[in-house]
Amino acid sequence: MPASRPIILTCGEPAGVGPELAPKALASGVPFVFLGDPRHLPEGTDWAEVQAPDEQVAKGVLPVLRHDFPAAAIAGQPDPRNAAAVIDVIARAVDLTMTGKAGGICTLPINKEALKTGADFPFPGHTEYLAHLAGDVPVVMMLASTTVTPPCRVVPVTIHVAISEVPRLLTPELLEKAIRITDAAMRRDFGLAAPRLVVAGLNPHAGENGVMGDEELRWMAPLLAKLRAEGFNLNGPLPADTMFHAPARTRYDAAICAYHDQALIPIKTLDFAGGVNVTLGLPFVRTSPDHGTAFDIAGKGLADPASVIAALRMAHDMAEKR
Ligand SMILES: NC(=O)C1=CN([C@@H]2O[C@H](COP(=O)(O)OP(=O)(O)OC[C@H]3O[C@@H](n4cnc5c(N)ncnc54)[C@H](O)[C@@H]3O)[C@@H](O)[C@H]2O)C=CC1
Ligand SMILES: NCC(=O)COP(=O)(O)O
Repeated sequence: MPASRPIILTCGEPAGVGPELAPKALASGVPFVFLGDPRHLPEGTDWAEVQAPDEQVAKGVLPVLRHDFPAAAIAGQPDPRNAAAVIDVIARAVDLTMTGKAGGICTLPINKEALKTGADFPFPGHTEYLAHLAGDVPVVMMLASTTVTPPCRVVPVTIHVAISEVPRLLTPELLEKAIRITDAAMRRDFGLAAPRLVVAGLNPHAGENGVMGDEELRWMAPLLAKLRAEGFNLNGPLPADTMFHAPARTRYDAAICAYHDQALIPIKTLDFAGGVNVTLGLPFVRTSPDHGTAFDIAGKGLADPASVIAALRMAHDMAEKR
């Protein structure tokens, strides 16, 4: 592994599985530093405080950039007093990265409800908050497999919104933005010279020529035709139920989907352990494991570190490419 600027691993929700995954993530071989409160690490963790991300510690020891929280953590029970500090840690990681002191950010999971309740967090998740911190830049969320062939990479155009809101929020402008950002990121961060994208329809059977909904005929197909004429390698709108099996995945590099579950069910079914969430469009690298805070198993030593390890490796590779 070449020497490079370390990745900042943000602590996320201290009552979730994040902090117990941090020491296990040393197995990634990626240089990283944990940003959080060392009191939240599992008892017996071999850690050392550092003053800057690139300060060296002994092999096998977790480097910790200290960020003191108001309260200790009880597994599975988020403390509202800690909510603001969870948010501050993300902002501090962005600052360290944007000022060149770190190579990128890998975020351990936050609990959206805990941040809303404890600190009135006005964003649905990291993705939107990071876009805001970067200067309100347009971004999209991608989830990418790392252990299945052909790979499964998905982008939900609408993200954390009620399903009843999807038809209203899924607009030609939003879909076009997602296509442009994904195409650019596939070239820049995934090394694909000519990315092949597919777009899922909104309705069953992609509307079946208008008999099951007309979004596909009315505006999706014309938008894709316009973008194809510009040179995008685009197929769709496709019926979502038949575009994720292995032979179908050989025909594209990333799938743009209408809504959260249309995109995330296939990737989490195919590669829950190796799935990585990556924000495309930011001026810095950000990845995350695909899973959440897993309160049901937090503190029990059961959490699988595979997704965090994959996320750190992807952040490292992306940072090297930039
Ligand atoms: N990037 C982020 O910050 C993310 C945050 N979340 C948040 O996490 C919270 C809980 O979300 P859920 O939908 O319950 O999903 P979850 O991923 O936390 O848990 C779903 C199931 O997967 C299991 N699981 C999760 N991670 C695991 C691991 N590393 N090893 C073994 N088993 C694991 C859990 O035990 C649970 O049974 C919510 O507040 C959600 O918004 C969810 C996804 C990503
Ligand atoms: N379901 C994916 C998820 O919740 C990740 O959101 P984010 O915190 O990375 O924006």
